[in-house]
Amino acid sequence: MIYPDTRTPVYILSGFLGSGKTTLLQQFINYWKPKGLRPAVIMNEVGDVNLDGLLVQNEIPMAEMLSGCICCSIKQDLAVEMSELIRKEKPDVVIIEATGIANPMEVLDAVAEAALYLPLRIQPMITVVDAPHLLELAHSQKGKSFRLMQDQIRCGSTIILNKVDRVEHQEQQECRELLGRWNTFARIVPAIRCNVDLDELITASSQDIEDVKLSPSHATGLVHPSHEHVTVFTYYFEGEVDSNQFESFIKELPRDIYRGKGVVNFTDTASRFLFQYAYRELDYMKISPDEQVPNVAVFIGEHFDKQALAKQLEKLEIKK
Ligand SMILES: Nc1nc2c(ncn2[C@@H]2O[C@H](COP(=O)(O)OP(=O)(O)OP(=O)(O)O)[C@@H](O)[C@H]2O)c(=O)[nH]1
Repeated sequence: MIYPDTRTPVYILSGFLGSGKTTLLQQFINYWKPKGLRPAVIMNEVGDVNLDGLLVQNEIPMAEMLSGCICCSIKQDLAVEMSELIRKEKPDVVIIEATGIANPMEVLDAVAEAALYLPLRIQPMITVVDAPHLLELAHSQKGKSFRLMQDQIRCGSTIILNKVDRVEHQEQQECRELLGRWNTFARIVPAIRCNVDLDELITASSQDIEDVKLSPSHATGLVHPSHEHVTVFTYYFEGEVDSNQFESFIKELPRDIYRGKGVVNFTDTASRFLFQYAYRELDYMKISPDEQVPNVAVFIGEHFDKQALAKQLEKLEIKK
């Protein structure tokens, strides 16, 4: 007799800072909801505010794991968060958005540990890659970010080569070759805004993680993560900011700041905006959050000067 599989499927979204994980998460939610399925989200952020959560519909149950990375400092908390979420919300599917600096094997390890106590069906990992950023890191071939991105790529069973709108056709080919070299088993799906065929993606990744073939490079030498090279800086605005000055400030951010996001009030408009800065591209979105959200900016990068940044941000503010 075959018993129905009642375990809750768990999807892990991996990928470097700003690659498009939240964008993919939104696609998943929009895919499952009309099918009558109830997804729940575990959102992990290294900073102490969950700005990505603002992009997810309010009715989606969400556990926030802030101020640390589930691959190391708050790894132990994952099982507790997951069990709470499953007990309270009884979701049909759980989706975990790891931080952009997470070592994917350690995240997998944390989920596998949770699966010892909870009926979970761990789905093969999906890695989102920012095409232009991949090219830049691959050309420089150095730094911990390069190695981390490589590890994230090696662990993906499906790799979404995202932001192909920002590379030439020839460069997209170069990206595919690189990905194919670093991970010989993964399916590579090029995308703009993670707009992929989710039916196909889910079917292709419906085997259990036990069946997943990992790239040979995978079995060797993935060292325990250290995030010492990563700098996270959070700044709370007290006043409004001039939008032109803000844009100039963003344009001149040092290259070792990979990611910025936050909520700002501009002097020249009544609305509040969520800004997103990822690999030198700035996006804004009008927001009107239901809950209290401070005006705040979070920057993530490698060894940048927090004090210098704080001074610049202070100068931008027009205090009453
Ligand atoms: N040009 C372009 N921008 C994109 C694409 N996909 C996502 N973005 C933008 O890239 C930025 C980062 O996207 P997110 O989905 O928040 O990335 P993330 O991986 O969740 O970021 P972190 O969680 O902070 O690591 C946002 O401003 C997105 O709108 C794409 O295909 N092309």
